[in-house]
Amino acid sequence: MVTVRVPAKVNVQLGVGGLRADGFHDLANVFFAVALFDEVTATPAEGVTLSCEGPDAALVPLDDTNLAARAARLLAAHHGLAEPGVHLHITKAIPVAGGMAGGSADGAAALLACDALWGLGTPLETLLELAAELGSDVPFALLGGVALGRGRGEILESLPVRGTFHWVFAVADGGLSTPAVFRECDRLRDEAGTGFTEADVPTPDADAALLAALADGDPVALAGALANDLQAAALSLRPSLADTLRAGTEAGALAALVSGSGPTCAFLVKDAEAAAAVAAALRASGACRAAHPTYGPVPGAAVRT
Ligand SMILES: C[C@](O)(CO)[C@H](O)COP(=O)(O)OP(=O)(O)OC[C@H]1O[C@@H](n2ccc(N)nc2=O)[C@H](O)[C@@H]1O
Ligand SMILES: Nc1ncnc2c1ncn2[C@@H]1O[C@H](COP(=O)(O)OP(=O)(O)OP(=O)(O)O)[C@@H](O)[C@H]1O
Repeated sequence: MVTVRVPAKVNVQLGVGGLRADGFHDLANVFFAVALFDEVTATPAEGVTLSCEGPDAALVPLDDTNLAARAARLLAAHHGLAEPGVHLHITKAIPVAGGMAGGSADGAAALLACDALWGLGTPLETLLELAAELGSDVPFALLGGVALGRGRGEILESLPVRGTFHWVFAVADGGLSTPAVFRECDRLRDEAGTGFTEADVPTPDADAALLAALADGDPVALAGALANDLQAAALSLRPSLADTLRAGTEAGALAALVSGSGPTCAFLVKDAEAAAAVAAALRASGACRAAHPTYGPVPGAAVRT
């Protein structure tokens, strides 16, 4: 039996370029791994089977579309294993369809767990390539820490970061579909007359002030540099998120932004005490389903010993 623990992410910068011919967008995507973890436990079995526990378990598909099952089959195929055998049990704490890469995390965790269970010893470089086949957010879940993702987010470069930053995540009722949020971003840009294809939208770049704030461990500077080009689209599809963002700011957060494609909202705070206070205020406001104080960066997917 092998258990892998894997973190959620927030995007501290999500610069979105134009729509590419392949349906993806070029990104300047600064991923930041936070201490909100799923666990994937792999045990020997016949075929690939799944189970899931946690508050959102009913929302997780237990068929071949699950990213953990897809990861197991992809790894097996890569090694020419004709009949992969594994049961994957997911202990889910990352919100489902919440913009925190929960499914991607499980895909990354399953790659590592199956690799260990089957004794394959696949090099990290190969696991990262397989992860990119599963989805744009999956490679980062293997890496963790803070990293700049280029291309569709899969070409990663780890970034220097000092110390620990404190966060609160406000979980919404109901998820948002990532492709729908990207489509809404394109629609809003088109409506604004700025265009939305690669020909119209410049390729985004990482913000120097943001990178410096991370390297300096300066939460106030990071608060001033947080940016998410998908936020307007998430708010357009879910206008009530404006109330959630406001509730956290009024409670004393340094900054508020939508996490990735949403609808989870992320609040950067100055320390652990502020995180507890902002989380309590968010719960009391009724502007979210749950509020989790946490911190980061934390390492990527790893086998629990
Ligand atoms: C919003 C983010 O979470 C930020 O980290 C990611 O960009 C989304 O990554 P993901 O969920 O792993 O997405 P994928 O499974 O690779 O792609 C799902 C869909 O999202 C859209 N998509 C995704 C990534 C990207 N760079 N451009 C896109 O337009 C596409 O419609 C794609 O078909
Ligand atoms: N292991 C999994 N856990 C959760 N959802 C999964 C999983 N595998 C597949 N899915 C499907 O993927 C959809 C998106 O779920 P996920 O939790 O990954 O969204 P997300 O966190 O918004 O993604 P991202 O931040 O990477 O865009 C779910 O609605 C579900 O149908």
